[in-house]
Amino acid sequence: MAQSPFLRIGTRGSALALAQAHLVRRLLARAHGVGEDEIAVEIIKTSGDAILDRPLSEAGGKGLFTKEIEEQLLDGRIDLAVHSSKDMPTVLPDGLGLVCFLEREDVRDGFIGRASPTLADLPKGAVVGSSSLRRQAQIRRERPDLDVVTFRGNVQTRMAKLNAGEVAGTMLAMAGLNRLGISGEVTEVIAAERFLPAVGQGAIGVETRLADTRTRDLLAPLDHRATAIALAAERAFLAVLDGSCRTPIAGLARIDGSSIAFTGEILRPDGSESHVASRAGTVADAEALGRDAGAELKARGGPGFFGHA
Ligand SMILES: NCc1[nH]cc(CCC(=O)O)c1CC(=O)O
Repeated sequence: MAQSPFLRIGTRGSALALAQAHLVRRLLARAHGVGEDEIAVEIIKTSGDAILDRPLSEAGGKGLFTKEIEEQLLDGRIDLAVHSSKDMPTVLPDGLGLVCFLEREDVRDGFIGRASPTLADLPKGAVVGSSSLRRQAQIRRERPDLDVVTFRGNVQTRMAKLNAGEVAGTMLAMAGLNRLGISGEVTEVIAAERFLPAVGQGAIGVETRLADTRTRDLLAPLDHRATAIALAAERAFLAVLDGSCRTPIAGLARIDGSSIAFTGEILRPDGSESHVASRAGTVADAEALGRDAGAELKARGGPGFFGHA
């Protein structure tokens, strides 16, 4: 490595985070004709990585995976941070922003079943592990008889628990499994209409200092417009519903040329009740569509739904 690298990327240290950071490094090196060894990848341990024994919603929420990385961005130790957009809070520290989204991977969830290949065919009362409140609620909606348990840890840890027989099945994002080269483990790909994905699922987002025009310009060739527009709608939706991180929330925008179709959903954690709002329009209205759908669901769910009552 040259004494002063061309760019410094910050990332968490999980296999998935590293795969994502290495992808961004490869694309940047190719776009700018520099060697990959001129782009440093710094692994940064976050508080979220240390909490493995309880749901993150209890430990303080999404910001736990970004705090230490953002501190390094703000004081200039790194130039950019590579994230799963799904894990990003809607409000970022002053001076930082998600300025680039890579073309989205598969947005769907995949079921990995041991007791049966499909969720519908699991034996009554089978134990299913999931880390996400959204998936837990969506699983319970379809199969209220199952024993859905909270399943923390990174993708590898969860696969190990599955292989050890702790659970009969689990649900993971196809995007992450694809990036890790292990989507062959999936026994059922779940349509996005059946399990509406998390906001941002499948999209890698790059965060920088907003004033750092050099890094922003270097990232520009990597930015995928349709993904960025979809994320603007989805994150605007989430922002309206935020402050309620214990509520299962799903949202997905699809772009087709200059058209956008957004669907958002809120669920009760036990899956007994859910509300869906959809909006369609043109890409110029992406954020407004997301906000509008969020406002509708906020009104329909009422305070009881969001755990503030
Ligand atoms: N919260 C963990 C997380 N963050 C992003 C992904 C997968 C990749 C993606 O959705 O972009 C995962 C694992 C999972 O949900 O299976």
